[in-house]
Amino acid sequence: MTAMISLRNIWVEYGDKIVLERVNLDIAERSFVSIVGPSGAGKSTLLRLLLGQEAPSRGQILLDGVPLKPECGPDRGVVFQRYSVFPHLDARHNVLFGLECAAAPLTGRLFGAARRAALEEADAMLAAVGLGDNGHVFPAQMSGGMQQRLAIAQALVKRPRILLLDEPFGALDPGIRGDMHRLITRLWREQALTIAMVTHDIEEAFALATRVLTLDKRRHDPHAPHRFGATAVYDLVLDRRVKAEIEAIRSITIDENDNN
Ligand SMILES: Nc1ncnc2c1ncn2[C@@H]1O[C@H](COP(=O)(O)OP(=O)(O)OP(=O)(O)O)[C@@H](O)[C@H]1O
Repeated sequence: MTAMISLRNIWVEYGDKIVLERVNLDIAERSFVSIVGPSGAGKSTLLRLLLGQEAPSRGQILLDGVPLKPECGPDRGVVFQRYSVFPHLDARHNVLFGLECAAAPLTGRLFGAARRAALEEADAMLAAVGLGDNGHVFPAQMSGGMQQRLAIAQALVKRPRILLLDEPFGALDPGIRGDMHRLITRLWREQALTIAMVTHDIEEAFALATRVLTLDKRRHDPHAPHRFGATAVYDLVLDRRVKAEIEAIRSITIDENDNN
């Protein structure tokens, strides 16, 4: 496997509190990695490292073999569980804003033909996430699922190679989650994305990903819980055969439950 992203002996410490220790990880291009683990294990911290929002205390992160810049570049997009979109902008201008900031970082505005081209791109992105008819709708007038579609459009319009998802579907109803799973799977394939997604939903982690990574502490000191950090304790690659086996076990379990 040629790694797109490599984490080499990553540590994250805040004062004497160790959050992550000895994290070594290679992530292949176009993979879909789910990150699971107990609350406080450092899952969001790991995403912030990949985003460039935070630097490790020790170790090195490489992107295409080159040290990752300590800032969020256009090659990385992110979607959080909530509050990713701007409430004072309609859907179209929420998506346009990302393009304007990338093209005109000082003014945040595009004019003339450049603005018209950016609006066309924004409309195409809204259509791709199923919000083609909602360009003039404001976030407050949208359901949770629609807001997350908008957040995804906002992240993807800048054509990132890497999409980071921090519990993106955690606040949604189960039915809408299913729709969002289909959407993100389609966009991952169509746009050749590499995705890292934090989730608390194990079923979601296995259903969507090509690899499931579990972060947890290997060592515990009950008298000083901050003394040891979490690391990747399980790392399961889900090829087609493993996915088929999981699906077979799930269908047996569902049948058994139906018969009881
Ligand atoms: N700036 C900071 N200063 C001190 N501690 C921090 C800081 N940021 C995060 N932490 C701590 O790092 C640990 C990991 O936090 P993180 O949010 O990454 O965990 P998580 O696995 O995503 O948790 P959850 O599943 O509850 O969202 C927590 O104990 C948190 O309090």
